[in-house]
This record gives sequence, C-alpha cells and structure tokens, in this order.
Amino acid sequence: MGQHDLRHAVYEIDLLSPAYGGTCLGRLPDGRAVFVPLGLPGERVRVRLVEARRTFARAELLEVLRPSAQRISPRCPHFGECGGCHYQHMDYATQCALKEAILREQLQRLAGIPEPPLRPLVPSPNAWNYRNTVQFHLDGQGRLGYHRPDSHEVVAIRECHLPEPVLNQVWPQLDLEPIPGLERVELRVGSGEEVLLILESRDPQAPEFSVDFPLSAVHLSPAGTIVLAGEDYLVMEVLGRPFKVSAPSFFQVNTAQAAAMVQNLLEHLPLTPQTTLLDVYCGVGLFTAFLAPRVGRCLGVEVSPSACEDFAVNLDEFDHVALYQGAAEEVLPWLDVRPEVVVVDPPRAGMAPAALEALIRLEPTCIAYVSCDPATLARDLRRLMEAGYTLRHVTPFDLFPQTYHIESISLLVR
Ligand SMILES: C[S@@+](CC[C@H](N)C(=O)[O-])C[C@H]1O[C@@H](n2cnc3c(N)ncnc32)[C@H](O)[C@@H]1O
Repeated sequence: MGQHDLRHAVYEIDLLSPAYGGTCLGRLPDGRAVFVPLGLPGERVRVRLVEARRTFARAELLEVLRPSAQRISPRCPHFGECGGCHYQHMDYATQCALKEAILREQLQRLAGIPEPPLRPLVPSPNAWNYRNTVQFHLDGQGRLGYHRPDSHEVVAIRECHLPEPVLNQVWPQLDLEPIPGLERVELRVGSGEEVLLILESRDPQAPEFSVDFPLSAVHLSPAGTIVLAGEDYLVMEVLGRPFKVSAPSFFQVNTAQAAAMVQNLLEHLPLTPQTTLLDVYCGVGLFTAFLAPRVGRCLGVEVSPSACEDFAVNLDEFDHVALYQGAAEEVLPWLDVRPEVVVVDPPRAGMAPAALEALIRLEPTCIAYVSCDPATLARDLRRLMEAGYTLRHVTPFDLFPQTYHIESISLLVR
C-alpha cells in the first residue's frame, strides 16, 4: 500500500499507554506505533490514519468499541473539535495519574533515568475555571474562538470551562470590529477581579470594541503599546504578595498553583543569608520575590523588556537584588558571579544549548529546573546529569487541568 492509501486506512486496535501531547499509543498490525487522540489506555477503538510515516503513524478516533471504566462525558460541547482541551473524557483523578505516568516515561526514555525520583503530582485546587488568562483568535466572521486540534483554523465557541468565572462573564459580551490584522484577543483577570483586555495585531490601527463591563484595554502592535482604556497592567496576588503584571509580560495562568510552586521552592532550596541566588527566566519576579528575603544576594535574568520593568517595580524594596535584561544564552556566558543556587524556568523549548552549557560552567551546588514541557526537560536533565548533577526529585504540578500540559520542578545537586 502506498503512503496515500495508508493515510486513510481504518484499523481496530487496543490503546496501550498514554503519550505526551494528549494521545494514547497503540500498535498497527505491522507493529508500528500509532498515536490516537481522545482515547484512554485499555480501550479498544476504531481509528483512521491521518499520517503514516515509516516508523510511526497518527490516527483519528472513529469509534470507541470497548470503553475504559475511566471514560466520562465531556463537560463542554466543543470538546474534540476545539484544540484547547484534551482530557475532558476522563475524570480528574485519571488525568493526574496519566500525567504522572507520562512524565515518568519521558524521563525514562529521553533522559535515560531508569527509576525517575518522582514525587506525587500536586493537583490543581480547581479542575475547572482555573485560568486567570484566556486567549482567543477570531474566525472569518469576527467571532471569538480557539484553534482546531493541529490546525490554525478557528472554531467559534459559545462556552469555555477553563477561564475564571469573571472572564466568562466578560468575553461573551465582547463586540469587536474584525479588522484583518487582529491576531489575538486576550483577557486577563487580576486578584481584585479587575479585567484587562489585550488586543494584539500586526497593524498599528487599534480595532473598535464595545463591552458592557468596566475593564482596562490595551492594543499591542509592532508600533508599541497603546492604552485604550484604564491601565496597561494588572495586579496579581500570590501568597498575599502583589505583582504588577503589564500586558506583554508573562504570568502563570493558574494563580493557586503558582503559589504551590513558590512553596515547593521555599521548602527545598538550600538558602542562607550567605547564598547568592540566580533566577533565570525570572519574568516579573514571582520566584525571586519570595526567595530574595532568604539570601545574601539575588540576580534575575529576563529577556522581555516589559517583564523587566515589572520586575523592577515588584522587587523595588530589595537592595540586594539585581536584574540582567537579555537572553539567558547571551547573559550567562559572561556572568562574573558564582551563584550557589540557580532557579531556571525556561519557555517550552527548554534552555538554549549556550545557556545550559554556561549554567554548567557556573558550577552551582543546587539547581531547581521549573519546566512546562517534559520532553525538553528530559533533554536538559540528561545533559545536567552527564555534567555531574544528581537528580534528587521531580514534583509534577497540574497547572493545566483538562489539557495534556505538564508542569514540574526538578531539584538537582552537585
Ligand atoms: C515560563 S516563563 C517563567 C517566568 C517566571 N519564572 C514566572 O514563574 O512567572 C519564562 C520567562 O522567560 C522569558 N524568556 C523567554 N526566553 C528567554 C531567554 N532566551 N532568556 C531569558 N528569558 C527568556 C519569558 O519572557 C518569560 O518571562
């Protein structure tokens, strides 16, 4: 059978184990791995191939022939058609168990750790309505929606169960002028329930909008940030501490779990008044703000100018904190400080090789690696262990219920 014929072939298979990316792994009759979304381990399913390669294939789920006992009805009518959620067909305990199993498998296979020192996953206090931020795209008719799975096509939505309740009050009322350059519409809610609307476009011209709700609004374009209403930032509170977060700055989307990660770092990092601490990819200073009071000297590294400005405000009370504005791969090779403890929290792609090698040359005694992607985490852990570090433990945190995303904190010592 040629590649073209194979692409549409239909099979009945058993799903064997969960895989990273929201799929389950099965085997085709010729032994090749096939990845199927919306299934559960142990299920017998009918699938149709959508992509056939020499060593593996991808398929779509046509029918569940023998359902798992863990299968439940999804809450959202858009589930399956919208690419935002991947796990609504299983209860929350099963989602957490799957994420632990996937993280273990990734560390075994990609980092070469036979028995990964995994701690129990820290579940999200809310499995629904936990997101303080929501990002929409517009469909051809200017309606708010999300991308279809593995596609840039936009599915207009009528409901979504992930944003915090205030955001769900606001977005259905939003009436936007669908100008062609408008790429993304983001809503964020601060700890005082204040709402910030962020319109991102390629054009300097801001779109018209109306909404029957008091909110701040900004327009981000290559020409810069324009405040359309109110303020250009929000205040997010974590463990009683306020953080200024400007429209272009990153902030953890699950505020309760951000607090859980801070507490994990406070519990496990060996910090003393003599310690020099380096917080790489520090954002607006979430981790730095809680760790700084325990150390003698503290340095942050962050590339986003907006996050750096927020960091300066959020850490203003500390005289022993300094910030390097630049990419980690450019700053770390030139750093003339010897930190004993380093926290890294890179984006999904993990650490750039130049940043990772420079970190190893700094020879810190302890590294906390905060990761939102098990595959790039495993790659970077492998290198750190080759360089003489021992992986003490890895704690998964569920920051993103209903989705396949897995956050974790790994602690390494020399
Ligand atoms: C996952 S966020 C973590 C932020 C912070 N630790 C927190 O928890 O809020 C990653 C941060 O790294 C920054 N970043 C991305 N690439 C970078 C690079 N090459 N060098 C330094 N910072 C970078 C982003 O702007 C973002 O603020």
